[in-house]
Amino acid sequence: MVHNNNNRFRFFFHYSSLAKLTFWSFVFLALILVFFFKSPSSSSSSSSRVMTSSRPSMTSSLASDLYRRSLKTSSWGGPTWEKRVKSSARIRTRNGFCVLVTGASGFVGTHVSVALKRRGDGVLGLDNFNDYYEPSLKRARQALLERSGVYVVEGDINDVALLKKLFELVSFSHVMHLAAQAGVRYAMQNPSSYIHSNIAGFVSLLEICKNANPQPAIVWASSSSVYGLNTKVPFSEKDRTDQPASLYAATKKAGEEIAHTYNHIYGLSLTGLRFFTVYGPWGRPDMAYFFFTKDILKGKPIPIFEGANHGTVARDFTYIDDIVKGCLGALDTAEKSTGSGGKKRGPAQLRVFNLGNTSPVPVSDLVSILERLLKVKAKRMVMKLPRNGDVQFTHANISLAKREFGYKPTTDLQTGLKKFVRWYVSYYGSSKKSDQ
Ligand SMILES: O=C(O)[C@H]1O[C@H](OP(=O)(O)OP(=O)(O)OC[C@H]2O[C@@H](n3ccc(=O)[nH]c3=O)[C@H](O)[C@@H]2O)[C@H](O)[C@@H](O)[C@H]1O
Repeated sequence: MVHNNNNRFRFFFHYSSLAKLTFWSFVFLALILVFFFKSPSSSSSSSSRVMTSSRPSMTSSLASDLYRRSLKTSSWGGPTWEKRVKSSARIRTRNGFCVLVTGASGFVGTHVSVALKRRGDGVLGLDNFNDYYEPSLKRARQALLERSGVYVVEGDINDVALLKKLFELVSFSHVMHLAAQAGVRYAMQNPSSYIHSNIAGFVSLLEICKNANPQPAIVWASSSSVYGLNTKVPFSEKDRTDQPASLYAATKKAGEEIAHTYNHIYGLSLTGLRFFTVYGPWGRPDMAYFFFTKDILKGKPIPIFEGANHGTVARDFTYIDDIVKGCLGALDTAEKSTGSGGKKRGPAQLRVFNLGNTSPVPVSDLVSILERLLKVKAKRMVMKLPRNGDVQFTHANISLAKREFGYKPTTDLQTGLKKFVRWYVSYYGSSKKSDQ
């Protein structure tokens, strides 16, 4: 009897704890569901995101909301999406690469993606379509990429869940990392966006790459601005880069040091490219040559900077097609990463190259060329070079890139701007009426 009672007691006790456990499991599950549906989704720079297959982390979502301005709703995940991702990344030539291009709907990203796709590489784009400059231009570039067979995933490089998913779906041999917060002067208005994209975003991408198996080789966009207050010209990769003149420059310099760390610890193959004031069709509206064109056509005055004692301000303007050749050359000569799954197995390649034009042109000459091409006289407003990040002069020594992968720019500013103006007029239609 006692035995029986004990059994009943045990059974009852067991039954009641099971019921309690089930009850609390339901409560817990319900709480998770409430949290999921009530929380602001997205860890991309999009303000909201419809998730269909996996969730991004809350922390990155909050971070992106803090650092980015409003963006459109976007979605990722699901069987159709996965199919598009895989199809875009499929290699269509022998010994072709499989490349993830971040910032694919950006200026350089679009041109590089099209060039890679054209030669048969598998290319998958990633872009957060933020509104630093007109998102409609990024959408137009995206349409161009679609026509070339490149699918651009909408998402941010800080979105760990998304990056993980992409690396699960595709075994990337290379990453062309071009996503960044650009612009030297805007850094004074929105410093956090530089930290978010150029530092946190870069680290987030490197973390995924280091854990990938195989690890991809990474080529990424540094900047001529790392030379900062360096006065020795032309700028050589051996020159000092410890005096950045803007937060933008400082974040790019930080990127170079971060690259060193990931190369050293995890065996990631990393190549940084120091771009020198890249211009051309489909360019960035925040850059001087672009908004000078717009304002000259509108009859608006354009601010032309000059140094102390009327010193010339000049840039080593580099045409986009030359930059694309440099990017492909860097990808083609990038050695494999040596680690896998987060472990280093041996030393890996670590490089940095100047990609410039080697012939600086004064900004006032840039304006004269535009006047001739547009057949409109500019309203010049000469003013002192502001102390907000600008440097007076840039000039690239490109012998290292020449030696390593035959980099040889062939487009002078006059020729390049002619192509830009032709594109500008065709894109904006009757440009004098354009409100862009
Ligand atoms: O090589 C880089 O690493 C950087 O290149 C580019 O920076 P910058 O070389 O400063 O280009 P950009 O703003 O077009 O000014 C061009 C010239 O016009 C002068 N300038 C500018 C504005 C103005 O109102 N007046 C003027 O005279 C100005 O003083 C300068 O001399 C990219 O934007 C940057 O993201 C980064 O990639």
